[in-house]
Amino acid sequence: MARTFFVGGNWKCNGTSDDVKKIVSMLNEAEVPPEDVVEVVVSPPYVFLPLVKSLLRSDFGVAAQNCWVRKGGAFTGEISAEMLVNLNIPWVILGHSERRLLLNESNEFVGDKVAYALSQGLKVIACVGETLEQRESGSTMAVVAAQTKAIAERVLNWDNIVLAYEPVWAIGTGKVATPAQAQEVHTELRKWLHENTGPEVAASVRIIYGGSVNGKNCKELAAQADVDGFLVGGASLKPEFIDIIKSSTVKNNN
Ligand SMILES: O=C(CO)COP(=O)(O)O
Repeated sequence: MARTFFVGGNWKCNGTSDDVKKIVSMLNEAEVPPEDVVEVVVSPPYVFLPLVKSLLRSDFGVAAQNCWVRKGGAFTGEISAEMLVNLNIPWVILGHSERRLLLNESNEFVGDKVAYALSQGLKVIACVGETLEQRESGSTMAVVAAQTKAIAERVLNWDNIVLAYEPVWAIGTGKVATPAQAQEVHTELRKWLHENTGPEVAASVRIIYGGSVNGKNCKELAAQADVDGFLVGGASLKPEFIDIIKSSTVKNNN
């Protein structure tokens, strides 16, 4: 089953409205492969979502970086899935390691968020990934399987989920996983999905890689059979994001 390459730009907690306008102009002017070759989604901070939505080319999608676990209400400082739907924001990133680790979001809490966001009609970029200590102690697969299991236990339909493998040791460190390291975990994750959610889900879910992806290392990573795209942090704020989007054409040469 064809899995359309997916490139997400996670802008994290960066930028001013002027910066946002500059990045959006850069994206709007870029020539990129068509939508059947690559799906592009950018994720600005909440406060800039309406601005980006109003300015961004229509063939690129927009994602929030988080949302509340259940229906909105008396939850000061939170943004609900319903609000994102109300603003026509189709995507949300959930379970990013910066939230798991800095804000103590547990596997179960992330699983609940994914299930609730999907139930409201959002599409979800769900993040999993191990720390350096976990990798060095040989528990990478156990960690990402437990994170994925907490989602699988709460979700029956995976059509609107993109799974992002983001090893924590590679995020913002300049220390990218080698293509072989990425491919190894992606294969294992697909195998896990095959065993636990069935062959159709395993064949169709896009598993994307995140962690120090840049304009130079993207092609070799994109060439890996089970790497279906990227979730890009730092480089998504720069012109090289366009090169990363273009690395999708590596798949079309197969
Ligand atoms: O966390 C990431 C994307 O969600 C990756 O960040 P960097 O690309 O800056 O390493």
